[in-house]
Amino acid sequence: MISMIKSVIGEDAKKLRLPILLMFLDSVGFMVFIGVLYNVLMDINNNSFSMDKVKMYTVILIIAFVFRCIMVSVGYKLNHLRGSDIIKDMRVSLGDHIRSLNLGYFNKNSIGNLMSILTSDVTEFERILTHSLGEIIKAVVLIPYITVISFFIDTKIALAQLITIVIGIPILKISGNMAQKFGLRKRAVLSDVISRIIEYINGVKVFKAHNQTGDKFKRLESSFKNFKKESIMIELSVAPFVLAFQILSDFILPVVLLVGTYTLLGGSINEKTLITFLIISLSLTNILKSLSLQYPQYKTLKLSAKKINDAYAKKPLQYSTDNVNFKNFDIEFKNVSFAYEKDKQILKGINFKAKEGTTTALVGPSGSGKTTITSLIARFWDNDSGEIQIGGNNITKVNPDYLLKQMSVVFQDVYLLNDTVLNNIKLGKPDAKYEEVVRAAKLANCHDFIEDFKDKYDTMIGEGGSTLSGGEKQRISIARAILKDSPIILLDEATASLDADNEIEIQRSLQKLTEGKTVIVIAHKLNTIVNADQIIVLNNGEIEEIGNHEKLVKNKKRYYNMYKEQEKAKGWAV
Ligand SMILES: Nc1ncnc2c1ncn2[C@@H]1O[C@H](COP(=O)(O)OP(=O)(O)OP(=O)(O)O)[C@@H](O)[C@H]1O
Repeated sequence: MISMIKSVIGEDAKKLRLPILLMFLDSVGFMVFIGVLYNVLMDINNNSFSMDKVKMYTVILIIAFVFRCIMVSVGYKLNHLRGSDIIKDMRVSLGDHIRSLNLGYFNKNSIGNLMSILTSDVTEFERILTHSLGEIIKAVVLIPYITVISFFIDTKIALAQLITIVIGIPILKISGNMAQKFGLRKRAVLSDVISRIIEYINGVKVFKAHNQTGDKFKRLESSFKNFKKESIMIELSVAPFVLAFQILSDFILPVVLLVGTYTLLGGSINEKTLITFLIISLSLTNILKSLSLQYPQYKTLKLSAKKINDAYAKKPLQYSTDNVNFKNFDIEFKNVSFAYEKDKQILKGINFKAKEGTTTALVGPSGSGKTTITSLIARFWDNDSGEIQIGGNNITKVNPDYLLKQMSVVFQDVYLLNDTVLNNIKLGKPDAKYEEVVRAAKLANCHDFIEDFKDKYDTMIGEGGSTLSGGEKQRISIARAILKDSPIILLDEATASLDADNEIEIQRSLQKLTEGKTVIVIAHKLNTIVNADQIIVLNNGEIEEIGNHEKLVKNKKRYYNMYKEQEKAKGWAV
């Protein structure tokens, strides 16, 4: 158990040494009680129980009592404090570790699974560390001790006692196996419940629009029902074995009484020894009963430990040097290929160079790989072959934090935090002064609408930006990027769902953002990129055409056709 705890919390396990030692010493104090009791009975038996001995035992018992009080209160308090501290650090380090993984990990693990690791599994661990550890240590120390003492007093009765315990071991093991088996199922269902809740909350607008709140709620409800079923199943499957073990533990006393009486009648022990055994049996029964409750929990802890360890085992983004300063911000793709999943190639041998300070537009049909190209530049994913360079440096060799500092990513789906407007913009530069934020907001054309809010820059934005319009959210995210002022801008142009006024405002904001920067823009409306220095036409993960607007129009291939279609749709002539 200690090695399992160590495998999860590592060096922090050392912090538990002192509380474990104190709890062990408390068990020693408990043994003193039994020892004194035994001696008193022996003295009575030998007619040597004198007033002096009463005094001596009383002093020993008082000392043992005070000692135990100190050990228990300090040990349990330290165990709670240090356990909670370790778990707090573990939550932070696990969160940091997960943050440092590439997006492939998130692709393979549902949000529900990640949430259940960070909440339920870690909490399970916390509960064992802060509540059960002491009980388990007591059982592990006291059961062998009491058994050995029993053998010293009388072999026959001790053997009867031991046999009863040994019969219980398989029952205890089954309770642990059941807890593990159904615990696994319950965890899978819990991940599903969390996923469904997130899906329902995030999608409630869409479900309402399609009149599916009822149907979708049924899906959520059915996962709640499953969870309830699994929770009952785990109780029903574990509880009978725990109960059986507890009943068997209660049998120790009658067994000892029976064997003890026969032994007494045989004359090999006296009444006092029998009474001593009865007291020992009562203590043993209590310890075994407590163990029967802790053991299944310990077994389910193993599942939590495995999930936490699996998450830790995933390697964070690798890099080889912290000493890189990009000399320029040219972005170059050299024969880059990439697949999200094996055997489904998404990018195939991509070659292009985006010179510093220029704008490169990515166009092409849906699914052609435009977003994937920008994701590879930000190392949200790593390319499988070829090389992506910035300023002549392979980006996989560069510290990902440094890399991300050099770029602002403006997505179509803007996510705003449930925080003030000010703090949402400051996300681009956490130490920015108020004036800098206002300046960025003015450049992004959002100052005016922010000033119209009751609390201006201190206005709280609902989670995900739910209290703002699509255009307002876009402009706040552009203000963020302007404030960050990074030399590279990765832009997923989000003009599709905006009205004409908003679109003009956003185009103006984007112009301010992109001036003088190396820009990679995913363009949906071709009239916005006619002035781009370079346009890359992608199809099915390959570059089909590359050049500026005039060149591609002259080519009369895919770009020309796309452009003509879009112009026709607007009623303009090429
Ligand atoms: N996380 C992912 N896991 C697996 N496949 C993915 C993932 N993201 C994208 N894909 C697949 O990769 C291909 C390219 O997707 P990508 O988003 O790069 O296309 P796109 O050109 O940006 O499309 P759109 O214009 O519709 O946004 C698609 O077939 C898509 O289904």
